[in-house]
Amino acid sequence: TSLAAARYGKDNVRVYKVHRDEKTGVQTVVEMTVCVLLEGEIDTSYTKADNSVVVATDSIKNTIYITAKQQPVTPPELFGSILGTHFIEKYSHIHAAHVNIITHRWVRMDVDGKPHPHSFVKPGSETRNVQVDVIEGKGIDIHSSINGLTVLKSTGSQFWGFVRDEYTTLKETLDRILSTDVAASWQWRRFSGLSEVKANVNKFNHAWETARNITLKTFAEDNSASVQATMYKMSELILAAVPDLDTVSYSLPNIHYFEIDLSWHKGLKNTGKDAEVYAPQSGPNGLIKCTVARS
Ligand SMILES: O=c1[nH]c(=O)c2nn[nH]c2[nH]1
Repeated sequence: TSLAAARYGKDNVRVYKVHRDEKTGVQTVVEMTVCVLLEGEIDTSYTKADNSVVVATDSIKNTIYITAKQQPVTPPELFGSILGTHFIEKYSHIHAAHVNIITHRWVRMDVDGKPHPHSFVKPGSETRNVQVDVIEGKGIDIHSSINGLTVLKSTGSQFWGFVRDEYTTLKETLDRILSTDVAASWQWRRFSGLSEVKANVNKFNHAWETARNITLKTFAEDNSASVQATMYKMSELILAAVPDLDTVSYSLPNIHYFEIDLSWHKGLKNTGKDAEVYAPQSGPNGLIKCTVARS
C-alpha cells in the first residue's frame, strides 16, 4: 500500500476577539470557528510512526490563538491567508495549509433607536465562511461563502412546463411559496501570495455585501420560473459586479410548503387561489445546485 493523500490538523477551534476603541468606547466583537489542516512531507508519520514530522494539532490550535491576538481577524479571507502562510513559512516540510473559517454574525444591538456600544444580537444561523488554501510555490486560493441565510417569499414563484409522464403527480403552479436556506459561494482568482491578498483586502467585504444584497434583492424581485432560473440570475449579477471572481456557486434546498385540501370539511376552500393555510415540510426537499463561470 501507499499513502494516496494526507492532511491533518485541529478542527472546531472557537475564537472570540474584541476590539475596544479607546476614544469612542465602542467595542466590536468577532466570533469564529477555525479548522487548519496541513499537508506536506508528513507521510512517515502515517507509514513509519515517525512523529518527528508532526506539528502537534495542539500546537496548531495554539498558533491560531496567538495569530488571532497578533493579527487582524477580519476580513476572514485575510486572517485565513495570514494563518495559512504562517504554517508554510514556519515549517519547511509543510507545503500546503488549508484553513476553514466560519464567522458567526454578532449584529450590533439597537437600543432606543441607537446602536449600542457593546451589545449584540445573533440574528439566526447565518454565517460568513472562507476556505483558504495556501499552497507553497503556487499561491493562495480563496473560496468565500454565505451559509444558513433562510429566506421565504409568499408569492412571486412559479413552476410549470416541467416533464409530465407516468411518474408525475406535481401540479403546475403560477403562484407558490418559495423558501430556501441560502448557501452562496464565490471562488476568487488565485492570489500570488499574502502581499497580494493584503493589497486587495478591501475587495473581500465588498464582495460579501454585494453577493448578499444581490441574493436577497433577486430572490425578492424575480418572478421566479424555478429555483434554477433565479439562482442563475443571481450568479450572473454577482460575477458582473465583482471582477476578481472566477465562478459563483449556489446550493439551494427547495423547502416545500404544501397546500392542505380541507374541502372534506363542509366544502372548506383552501387550495389554489383560496389557499391560506399550508403545511411546511422539513423533508423531502428539492436541492438545486449550480456553478456559473464567466463564459
Ligand atoms: O424550482 C423548482 N425546481 C425543480 O426542479 C423542481 N422540482 N419540483 N419542484 C421544483 N421546483
